[in-house]
Amino acid sequence: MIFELDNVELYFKNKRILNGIYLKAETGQVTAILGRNGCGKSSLLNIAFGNLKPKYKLIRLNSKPLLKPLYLTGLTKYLPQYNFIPSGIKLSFVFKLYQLDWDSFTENFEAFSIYKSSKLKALSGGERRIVETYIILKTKSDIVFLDEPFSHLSPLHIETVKQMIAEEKEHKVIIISDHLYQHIIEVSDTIYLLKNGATKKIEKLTELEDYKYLSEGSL
Ligand SMILES: Nc1ncnc2c1ncn2[C@@H]1O[C@H](COP(=O)(O)OP(=O)(O)OP(=O)(O)O)[C@@H](O)[C@H]1O
Repeated sequence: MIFELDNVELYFKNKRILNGIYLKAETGQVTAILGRNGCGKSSLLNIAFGNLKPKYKLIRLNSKPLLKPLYLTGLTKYLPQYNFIPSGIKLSFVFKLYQLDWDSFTENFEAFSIYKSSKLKALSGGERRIVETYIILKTKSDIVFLDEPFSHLSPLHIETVKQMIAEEKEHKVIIISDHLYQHIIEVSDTIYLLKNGATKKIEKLTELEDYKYLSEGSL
């Protein structure tokens, strides 16, 4: 599948946030969006998913314009920055709800075995993030949006999530944004930098320094 997001124009009140966006992502690849705080990354993911309506946008799936919000197609899953699963639900029920196997989860994240009958509110912020990221990545879909999947995770868990992303990309379009740029660089095949409301496709990593996203010598 080829997903394209084109010609986005987003304003909040009279302030222009996005303008001059083009992003192409496809099955088998991880496509990343990098950019400073407040540049509009989450807004762009929300626009792509369909739960934020900009003044203008064009989405194409396999070159055909999509006329309804992407989330209504049932093709997509979205990991927002905030917790999206209610905290009073037991983990065993959450896995049942998403039709995911608990044992496969604990094979990847052994320490979670003790939580099968616990409610989500019994987990730490990072543990909860792992559960939510796992669910979004592993549930059946064609397109996955991940907004800051690495925040709050310890280094070993970040590596496990990166491995899962590499496995899932084989049959999914994955679009990811995070401030942990080293991990993003490692896991992604294509990088777009969001700057001054527009996307710039990064051809050489040193452009991240040239465009002042990274300071000289960060790479
Ligand atoms: N609902 C809203 N109403 C008004 N302004 C908003 C709203 N949501 C976001 N903004 C503004 O739009 C800009 C882009 O926000 P957005 O959250 O998309 O940025 P971001 O790149 O994801 O930031 P961060 O990296 O800090 O998460 C910011 O200046 C923010 O203050």
